[in-house]
Amino acid sequence: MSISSLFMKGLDFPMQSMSTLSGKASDAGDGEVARDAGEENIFDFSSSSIKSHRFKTTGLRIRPKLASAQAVLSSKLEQPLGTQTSAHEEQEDMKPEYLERLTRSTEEMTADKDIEKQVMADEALGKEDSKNEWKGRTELKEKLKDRMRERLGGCLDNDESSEREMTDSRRHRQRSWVAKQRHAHTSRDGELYMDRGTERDGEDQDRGMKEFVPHPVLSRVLLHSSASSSSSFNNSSAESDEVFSEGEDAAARRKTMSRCRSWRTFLTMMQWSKRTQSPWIQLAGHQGNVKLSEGGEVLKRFCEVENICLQALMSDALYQFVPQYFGHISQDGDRYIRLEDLLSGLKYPVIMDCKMGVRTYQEDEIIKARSNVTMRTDMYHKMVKVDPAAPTEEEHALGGVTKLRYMQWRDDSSTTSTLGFRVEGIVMGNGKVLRDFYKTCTNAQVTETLLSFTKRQVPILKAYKSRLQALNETLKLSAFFSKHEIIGSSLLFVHDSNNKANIWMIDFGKTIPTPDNVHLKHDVPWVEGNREDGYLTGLISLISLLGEAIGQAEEDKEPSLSDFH
Ligand SMILES: O=P(O)(O)O[C@H]1[C@H](O)[C@@H](OP(=O)(O)O)[C@H](OP(=O)(O)O)[C@@H](OP(=O)(O)O)[C@H]1O
Ligand SMILES: Nc1ncnc2c1ncn2[C@@H]1O[C@H](COP(=O)(O)OP(=O)(O)O)[C@@H](O)[C@H]1O
Repeated sequence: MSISSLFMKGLDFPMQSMSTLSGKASDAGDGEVARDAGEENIFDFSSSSIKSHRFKTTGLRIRPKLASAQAVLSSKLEQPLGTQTSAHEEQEDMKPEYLERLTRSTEEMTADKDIEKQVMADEALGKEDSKNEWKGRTELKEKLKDRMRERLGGCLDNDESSEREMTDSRRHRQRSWVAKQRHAHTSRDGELYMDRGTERDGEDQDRGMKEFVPHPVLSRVLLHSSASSSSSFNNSSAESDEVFSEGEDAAARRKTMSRCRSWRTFLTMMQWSKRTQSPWIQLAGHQGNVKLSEGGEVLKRFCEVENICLQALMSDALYQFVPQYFGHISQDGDRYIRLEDLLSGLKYPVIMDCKMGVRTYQEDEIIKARSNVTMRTDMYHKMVKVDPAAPTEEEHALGGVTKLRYMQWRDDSSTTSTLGFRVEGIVMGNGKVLRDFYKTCTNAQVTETLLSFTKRQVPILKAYKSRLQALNETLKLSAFFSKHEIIGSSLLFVHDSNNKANIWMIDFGKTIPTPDNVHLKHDVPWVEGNREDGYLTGLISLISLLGEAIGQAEEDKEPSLSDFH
């Protein structure tokens, strides 16, 4: 699959500069929002944290992300599936076992209470069986909580109060959701609206929200975000500050927020409403492949191969490196894979897509090319645009190249064949899209790209390096990695103006299981037939070049003689 779209979140970008990464460069203006990252290292992607499968201090899932991700997760946990989509959307199966477990968790909580009572009664009678059942359930609950903590990047870590808050909030949300359902109705266009009567149900709770209710998107968001109501306002300031506009005065913000039933509801509403109403442009690649849903999920055009991979990844050691997969959906006659939005909660995100591996085509492509020589004029033109001398005389005469020829040329003329990865595109914090990396071929050029992408911010460079080292460790434990040939997959680097950074594995459309007799090493040269993908080759190169970039950025920071004059 091509790196077709990189879309930005509406909340954080000027509308005109929202863009997708992949495709022709946009005409974004200047005036990039550049901020120096603080020196403190807020990231911890060390292998020890990976081994424990927890990211206690990662800066990755910043708190607004918690609100958003929690709401998304909660809506999966507690709302009947059919209500998560508009009427014309058809919810399809969500096969992974863990998702089923998550949806069961609310019932389990109620059941837990009953068992708890039973245990107490039985204890008096000295019965052991129900004690054991209770213990088993408690362990299961702990496991589920751990999983949620991990998915939320440690946002819940070491925070008993937020755990309690979440449990209380779940109960509250469930009650509140049931109440709201009685009053929600669906309009002809499939949008959910709230009856004014609903407000009477929980007058105090909803008073602050009335002004937002009439908006169709917001009312839908509100319905979802009853999911996130109970937390205390005190915890919120750090988070809220991140989503309000810079110029807005703090007292006014708090006043606005205190009018709301809860800061989290408000936060979610703001994020989702702004994002869902914002346009995003897919510049090239597979047009229409990726889009944002109204609920804040990423919808990617359905691909069976990718769907199977994502399902498998959800129960693999690598799951913490891939977006959460929510199953798939049919919408307006098209099928989409539902994914967590990796940009959610990031402020002025800066994004880089690196396509991994020493080749970007499957071996099948070679076989196809032998039997069916289809000339692609579009690929010929793309080739000529970059290098008019690249096509052979014959190709010039035909005005076309085969897909294999084009893909091989792309791999050989970039760093794919040599370093095992290539930079496909970058979106800077102001929405400016950079895609012209065709001539980025040497180590020095890639290092320079990493430096400008991060604006030479050492903490960000270090966070990226640490995350990749953690990925490297995790790949060794991954059953998925040992059994798959990973072609055309990308690492999505994201950081923002709040010093948050992370890297995710995306795009598994050309990732296929290896035959039983093939055991890939992922770091040896590819020759036709050995199926090697060079994924680790690329990862090691990236780690090493990030190290080089860190060295250079630190050198730049060392005081020179002129600083003392
Ligand atoms: O990136 P540019 O140079 O534009 O070339 C693209 C990428 O190689 C795509 O691979 P990927 O998806 O791995 O990025 C490939 O898609 P597929 O190989 O997935 O089909 C496209 O083939 P076509 O979709 O046939 O045009 C090809 O045009
Ligand atoms: N879960 C996600 N969250 C945020 N952005 C995403 C997500 N998945 C994909 N994207 C964006 O969409 C672009 C294309 O995604 P990808 O999966 O590579 O699609 P394709 O198969 O069309 O190349 C990526 O470069 C990335 O910017």
